[in-house]
Amino acid sequence: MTLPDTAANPAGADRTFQVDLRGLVDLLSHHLYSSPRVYLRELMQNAVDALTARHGVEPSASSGALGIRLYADGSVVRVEDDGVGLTEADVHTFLATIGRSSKRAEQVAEQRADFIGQFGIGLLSCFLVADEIHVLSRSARTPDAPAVEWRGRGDGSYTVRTLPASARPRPGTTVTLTPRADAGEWTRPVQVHALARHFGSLLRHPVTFDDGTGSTGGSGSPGGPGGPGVPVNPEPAPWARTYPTPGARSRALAAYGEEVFGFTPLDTIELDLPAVGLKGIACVLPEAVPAGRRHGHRVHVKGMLLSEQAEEILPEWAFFVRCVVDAESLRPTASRESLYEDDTLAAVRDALAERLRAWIARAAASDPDLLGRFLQAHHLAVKSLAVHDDEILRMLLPWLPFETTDGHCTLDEFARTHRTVLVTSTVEEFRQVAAIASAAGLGVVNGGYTYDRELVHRLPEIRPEATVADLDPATLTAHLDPVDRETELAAAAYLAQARDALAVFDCDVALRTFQPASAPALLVDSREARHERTRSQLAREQEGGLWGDILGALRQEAPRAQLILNQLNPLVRTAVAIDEPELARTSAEALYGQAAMLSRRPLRPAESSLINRSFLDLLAHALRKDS
Ligand SMILES: Nc1ncnc2c1ncn2[C@@H]1O[C@H](COP(=O)(O)OP(=O)(O)OP(=O)(O)O)[C@@H](O)[C@H]1O
Repeated sequence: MTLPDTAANPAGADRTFQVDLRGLVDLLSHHLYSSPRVYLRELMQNAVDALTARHGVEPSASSGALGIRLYADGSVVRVEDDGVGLTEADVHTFLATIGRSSKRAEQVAEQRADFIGQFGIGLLSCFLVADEIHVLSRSARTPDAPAVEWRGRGDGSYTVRTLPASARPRPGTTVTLTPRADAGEWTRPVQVHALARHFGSLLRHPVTFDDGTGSTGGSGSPGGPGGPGVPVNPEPAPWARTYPTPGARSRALAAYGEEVFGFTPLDTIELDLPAVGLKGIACVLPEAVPAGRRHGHRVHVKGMLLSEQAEEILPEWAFFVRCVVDAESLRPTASRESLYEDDTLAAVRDALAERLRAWIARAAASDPDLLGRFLQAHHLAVKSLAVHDDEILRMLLPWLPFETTDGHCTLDEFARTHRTVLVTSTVEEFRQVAAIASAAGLGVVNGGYTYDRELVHRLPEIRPEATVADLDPATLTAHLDPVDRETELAAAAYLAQARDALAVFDCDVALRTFQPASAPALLVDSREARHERTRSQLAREQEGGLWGDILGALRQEAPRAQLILNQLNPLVRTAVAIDEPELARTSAEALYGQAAMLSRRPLRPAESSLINRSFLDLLAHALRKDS
């Protein structure tokens, strides 16, 4: 904006920025605050800060003697405090100057961390619900100063006048708003009462609410810290109360967690971290949450609720808890709904992480029942944590459940019965080999799920006597019993025909004995080997072309699949004795097809048509024989 050159504004003279207050309020309401309801939080926060400042002036005043009184009768909303108050000069300097805050002033530098506010804009949020802010104040710092009245309007204008001391006999400040018609939703008495409880239930000064009807009156004495009205924060925070027994304490904390979050915590962890000035609880979620989903935590600063969705106070891996905390020294951002990423926040995060680790360690060491329930709900979260956190790995790896050839069991149990723990790299490989490997006495863990293979391979770090190896087709085949020489010789012709029939699938054929005898054949194959074969096949098909050259250059020695026929199976014993070449081929194809289907991997088109063809051929053969 350029002002015309006048006598009062000669060309080149310094000018002062003009502020369009309506534009500023619009900016705050749409971009800073989540809802107009925050006006009450800002007023209560100013009252709390004023009480803190008054304690600085009168350290001997007991915090129970000074309080905050809220009043809402449908036509006005009033917030009155017994705080430090303002002189006329303060009003000009702080109330009427946007962006200036008494809480940043030099004289209170050492006290700065005691205040919640610091930006000098919070009061503007009142314009979200009212066109005028009326402040009546009397300073505790300058007791003989008169009372001062300030009226600030949304158009940017304001008036100040002093009033006789009798207009406000005691130090403190009263802010009165006359809500706009469109702001009824946030200023109705029931709503103001609900918001006061929401934001102020953990405040340490007495706060009361009065709706002017007398129905909320009764508990406080007029003129006392509470005044007429109902207490908003009748009791201290649950962790600040005393209980007859430790059991009663933990039940009360769990009940509070349930009331706040709406679920029954699997366990409630008390947080008392004096080094970072934080108290509260962490509620362990009773059910699994998707890995990586972060939950918002409720953060109070000096008792005032600032955020219900703060994510940043805990490290990412701690997504199995939700916390309510009251911190002394965390610094809210201007919107109050998130926290400054500073050293204090980092220290809080570290201290909370340490506390959660200690809880896990205690459960692992001395409460197997709790640990069992925790891992049942959160083993995936813990696995993701253990991958990156050596200490958690050391504490929890032995207790984590895995799918194994002995069923679902902990790695520790499994390693006790299997000195060598074999691990597959895919679920599909595990499905292929589980039954046969277990019958052959091999211990195999399904390493196909996220983190599992990596974690199993780290078992020797904490159980040095255990050996872990990847299970590949060759290892399995080596563990299956060979057949005697005579049987091998008798089956040689059939095996040769079978190899020939299955050469298109790059599949070798072998004869072994293994349990269960009901399984005629086992197809051992790995995904990498299959990809390698597909690449080789494409290279062959594209021979000479650009793609053929590229794929050919990438080609490695393609590992072959292996069809292992089971000599213990009656069907296989009959098949290897077939002397009719066509039927021998068809039976080998059918055995391959059946083993491929049992492996539960997706079939290639050539395999599907092979299964189809071999079935029809066998059917035709059977029918011919019968006719
Ligand atoms: N209830 C009160 N008692 C005494 N002084 C007050 C009161 N409310 C506001 N003030 C004065 O007005 C100033 C501006 O208040 P405002 O709420 O706009 O900002 P702030 O609280 O300083 O910072 P923030 O923007 O972070 O809230 C305060 O710094 C304080 O000096």
